[in-house]
Amino acid sequence: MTTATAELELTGARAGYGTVEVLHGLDLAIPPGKVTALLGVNGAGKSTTLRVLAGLIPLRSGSLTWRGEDITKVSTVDRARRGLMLVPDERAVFATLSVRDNLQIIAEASGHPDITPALESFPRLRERLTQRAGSMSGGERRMLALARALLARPSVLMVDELSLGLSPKVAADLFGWLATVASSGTTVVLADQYTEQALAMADLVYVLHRGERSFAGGPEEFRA
Ligand SMILES: Nc1ncnc2c1ncn2[C@@H]1O[C@H](COP(=O)(O)OP(=O)(O)OP(=O)(O)O)[C@@H](O)[C@H]1O
Repeated sequence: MTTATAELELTGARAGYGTVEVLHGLDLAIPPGKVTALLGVNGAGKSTTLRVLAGLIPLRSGSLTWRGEDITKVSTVDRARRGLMLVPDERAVFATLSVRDNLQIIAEASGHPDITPALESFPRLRERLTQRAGSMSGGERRMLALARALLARPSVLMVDELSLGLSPKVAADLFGWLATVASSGTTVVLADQYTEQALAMADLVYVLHRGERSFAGGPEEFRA
């Protein structure tokens, strides 16, 4: 894939924490309007890769482009303005605020103050509008975090371990919701363990192993 056609292109990415390097020269090309799954065991570097894409940790070397524009040095906030949204985990909500305020803040910041689309996607949130986000179940908080990301009208929605800690039923519902978002043309990047649900919705699969890419291809090729 050339730079011109990739939504995001990471080249020779090295990144880590303190003295530890976690990504050792990773190359990824995320195609627009498709679902890309980053798979790997615990500690492979999936979350670190998403943090690099969102700008939460800097690249030590290498580069990142978004739609051909070099955004290697662009801040997290300015990446969010370009629509790069990371849903890290269930803690990614304001625990002391109500569900309504959690949604309203993001909706207003994105210039589209109507929270109705989020409530239509997740009717359960409508029943809990006045509840403090911190008192909701893990699955409900995950819904809230996803709903907030949706209200920001992402160009790229990055989701870290969607099913972590959720019942199979709730996880299936959330994967179903994500498939709908993807089918509307939003680029989706999903980091997960080797789950069937992630594979089932992926157009492209990258496998990370100890901070390096050990596979790139379609889900059928991966299964084979
Ligand atoms: N904030 C941090 N500070 C120091 N080391 C970290 C930090 N976050 C992750 N690491 C280390 O970086 C390596 C990669 O972690 P990362 O979370 O990216 O892997 P992962 O593939 O997402 O794993 P998991 O599936 O367990 O979330 C691990 O060795 C981890 O201990």
